[in-house]
Amino acid sequence: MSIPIAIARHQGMEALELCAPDGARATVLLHGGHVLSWVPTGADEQLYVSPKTAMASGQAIRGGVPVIFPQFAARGPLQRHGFARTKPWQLVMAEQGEGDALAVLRLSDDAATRMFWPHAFELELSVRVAGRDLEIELACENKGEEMFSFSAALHSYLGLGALGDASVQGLAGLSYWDSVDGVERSQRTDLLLPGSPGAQDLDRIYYQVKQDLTLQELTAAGERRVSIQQQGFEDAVVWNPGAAKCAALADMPADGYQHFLCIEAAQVERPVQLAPGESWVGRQSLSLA
Ligand SMILES: O=P(O)(O)OC[C@H]1O[C@@H](O)[C@H](O)[C@@H](O)[C@@H]1O
Repeated sequence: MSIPIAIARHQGMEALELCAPDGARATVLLHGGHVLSWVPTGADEQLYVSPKTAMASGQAIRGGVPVIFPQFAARGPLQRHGFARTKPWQLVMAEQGEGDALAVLRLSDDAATRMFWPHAFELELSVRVAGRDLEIELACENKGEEMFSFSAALHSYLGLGALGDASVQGLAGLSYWDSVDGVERSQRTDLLLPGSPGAQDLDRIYYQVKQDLTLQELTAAGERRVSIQQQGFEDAVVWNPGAAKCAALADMPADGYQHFLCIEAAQVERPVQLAPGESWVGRQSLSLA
């Protein structure tokens, strides 16, 4: 039997507090279709949210999982990372099932989106939490009469005790665009150490990511491993602003960069082309070992 979940309030915003029967929890805001919190069964919070983030309509939230659509970063004429993360989404359904909790949200074009991006679209975001897993799925349908293309990402901010204790596994052999110095490179080592001594900001778009990635962190309690799988999305973005760029972010404390690494499922290098009536689906699945 499933139990409906009603819209609640979280830090003044409309939110869905998903809670699976096994205790796994996630908070999803209608603002931006934004996953703000993920607490697996028997574990602590896994996502970072900046204590200085804006929490207001029309503004981007620094942390959690922003939905990036239809433009990635400044790669186009729209506002950075597109408009989906700052729009109010509609609730389609939310319920606690027998073994999970699920929410489905929708965002469609309106007069404001058509002013900047003249296309009829429907986005659907599904967030499912159960046990040690969080699955986020983004679907886009072309509801208009002309072809359009878009980029998208699930911009997950994975929380960390200290950046220097973290590493990412699974990137060996991949080509990437280094957005810091604007060069294409290839990853030789399997282990990426984002906080190694002397490390600056890290901002990379890895292409054609088919393998699973693992975020590993050495903690006082031992080792934490979060596996990151993606489907539909071809690229993965790894981002940390480092000390200098973090200091320039008004919505982050000076040491904020120490406490997260973004590992984003993304479609950047080859934007999705959708003919009228066609759909695309991308998914990021996070699993705490
Ligand atoms: O500050 P924003 O718009 O949320 O973007 C944060 C970062 O998002 C990442 O996805 C980009 O690769 C970075 O270049 C960018 O700085």
